[in-house]
Amino acid sequence: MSQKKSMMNGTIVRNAIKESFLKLDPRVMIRNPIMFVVEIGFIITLFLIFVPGAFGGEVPVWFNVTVSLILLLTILFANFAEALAEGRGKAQADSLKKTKKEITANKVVGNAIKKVPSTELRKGDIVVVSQGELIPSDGVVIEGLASIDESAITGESAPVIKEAGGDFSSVTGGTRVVSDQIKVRITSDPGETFLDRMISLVEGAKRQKTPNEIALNTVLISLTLIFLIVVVTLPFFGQFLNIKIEVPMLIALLVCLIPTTIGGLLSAIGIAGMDRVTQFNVLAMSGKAVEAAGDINTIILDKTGTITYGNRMASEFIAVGGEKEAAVAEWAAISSIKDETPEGRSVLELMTKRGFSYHDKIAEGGEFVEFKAETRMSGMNLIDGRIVRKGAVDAVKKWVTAQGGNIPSDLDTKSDKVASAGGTPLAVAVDNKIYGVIYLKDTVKPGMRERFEQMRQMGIKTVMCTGDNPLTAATIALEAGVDDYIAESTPEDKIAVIRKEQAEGKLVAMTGDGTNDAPALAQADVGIAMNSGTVAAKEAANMVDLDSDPSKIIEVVAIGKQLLMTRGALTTFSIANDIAKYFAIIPAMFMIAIPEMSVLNVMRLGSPMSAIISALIFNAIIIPLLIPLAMKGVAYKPLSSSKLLQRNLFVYGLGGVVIPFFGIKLIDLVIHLWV
Ligand SMILES: Nc1ncnc2c1ncn2[C@@H]1O[C@H](COP(=O)(O)OP(=O)(O)OP(=O)(O)O)[C@@H](O)[C@H]1O
Ligand SMILES: [K+]
Ligand SMILES: [Mg+2]
Repeated sequence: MSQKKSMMNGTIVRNAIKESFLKLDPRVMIRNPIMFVVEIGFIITLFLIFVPGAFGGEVPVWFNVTVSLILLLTILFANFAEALAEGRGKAQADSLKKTKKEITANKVVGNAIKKVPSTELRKGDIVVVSQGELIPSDGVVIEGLASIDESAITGESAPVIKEAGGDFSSVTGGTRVVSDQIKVRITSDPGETFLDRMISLVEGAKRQKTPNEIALNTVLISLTLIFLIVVVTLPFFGQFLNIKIEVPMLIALLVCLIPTTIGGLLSAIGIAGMDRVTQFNVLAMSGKAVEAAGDINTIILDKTGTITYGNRMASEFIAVGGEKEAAVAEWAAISSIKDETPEGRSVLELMTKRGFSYHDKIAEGGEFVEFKAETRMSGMNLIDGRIVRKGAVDAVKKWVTAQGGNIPSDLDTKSDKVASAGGTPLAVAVDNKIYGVIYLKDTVKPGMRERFEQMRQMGIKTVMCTGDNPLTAATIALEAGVDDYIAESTPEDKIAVIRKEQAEGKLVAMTGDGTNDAPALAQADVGIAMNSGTVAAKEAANMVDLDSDPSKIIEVVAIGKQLLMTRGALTTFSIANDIAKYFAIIPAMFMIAIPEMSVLNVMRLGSPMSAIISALIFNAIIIPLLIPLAMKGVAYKPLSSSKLLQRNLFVYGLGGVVIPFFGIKLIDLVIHLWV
């Protein structure tokens, strides 16, 4: 998105400060029960400032003033963390809303074109968009080809080509046609467009707590309840021992013991995690999808366009069975006359480049048979009855054999040679005769091997699923370094692989862009559709990559893992903090009544009052100190989940025990000058 850089500017901070006070409203606070308990503590100490003897206590007024102020700050800090995390999304939503102004659309009504506001467009309407105009709503190109500036949505200024048919036909409302003219069939009703969904997503309007977050919250609330019961029963034990325990002391103890650090940062961690994905130009439809990405065991990738560049270009015509190269070129071209796929167009280009041609009357009136992943062939049914096909070698072989044809003896050696080089061989046939092979060249993207190595270190298995033949698949799989591959796979095979992994209790991620990927994208736990892809793919997936870079799935998994790790690390830290606070507060509370208890004052804190105030101050300021970590996420290394867990438990657990001892001691040294 275009606002990447200015995300932490003054406006966001100022708004967050304002929001921190607005969120003090108890009706808002109650959604975060831990901080709500702190708020009640604040209200009680505030009341005690004015009615000091209310509970029969003898605490000096300044102590009540100090405690209530620190409690207020504790709540404000937690609110600030959440507001800050929300702020980035809101700023982004505001700038997206500017993109979403009303556009005048050229709607096709019968034979005429009528100007209507974009808000009146419904699913199924047809509009014409010309050079310089904005596309009024989401849709599919049904006629023509245009280059489109999608920077309003993707922040990427290089225009992309959209054209009728195939996997690059979907257009997004709010983007601009920079050249040519297209006819578009609208696919969204008002309020349900991609831009609408994007705005409500970044605004957090649809943000729901994820199952993980709910589970953690339940644990934290239970802990809070337990501490509440302990603290409430303390005065009775006190009475028994003839010790009077003051109410503000109990409140201070309670607030220190309940997990306020994680309670204050939990929602910020979740929002910031989703935000990191968004900053990365990936739209996650839910926080759950981002978390699931962090737990992924298996990633299914397709070969063409994900692992390889995917601009498979015809680079050679290879004759078989004693045929001429010219004949291969001619029939290959005839089968491709109406084939709008990049492969099909490249066949015609190669034919021209090589100086071959075909009889232009031959295809007249013929019926085009488009490429399908199921048949793995495309071609023409000529008016004279001849049937021309090109396609995957095994598919064409089967087709020819079924008609009683013979397979030329040199077909396999020649097509295997192409496949062993990582290329895709397409056989060309007319009726029961195979003429030769088209060599489609493709290249593995640089750096894939390192990425897959990282995945392996994270304990993630990578499986390449391709419609291509086993030999090409094996060559590319070896070159790219994936763990496993499945060749000649149909869309059903992809779903079957996903289901099989899921049945073993694994979480599966996959990327895809075609309509034939849609069912598998829906079946996967994390499905990332390419923004360049079809509407069906985008609707089935739970994430959309605006940059249409399928290999980004690797970073999305890393961000998901980082989110889970950050939450775990800060929870560990928060709970480990309690130990130091026990040592600070418990002796202090009893020392007031029984001076002999001072042997328990291992931290040698100045006075009982300064001990309690120091612990409370530490408890409050640790929240803003950890905001940067909550927002940025803990440092991330590609390790397996269990190794990471061990490492984090050690670092944040030990840190959580040790740091507050120093922190509280330091604060006490300073404030003991007054207290
Ligand atoms: N336009 C086309 N006409 C005829 N055959 C094609 C065409 N495009 C691809 N094929 C053949 O069909 C096979 C399957 O294509 P498909 O697009 O399903 O898979 P793929 O692109 O090879 O693999 P991936 O799943 O990695 O994208 C290809 O390997 C190729 O042999
Ligand atoms: K606490
Ligand atoms: Mg493909």
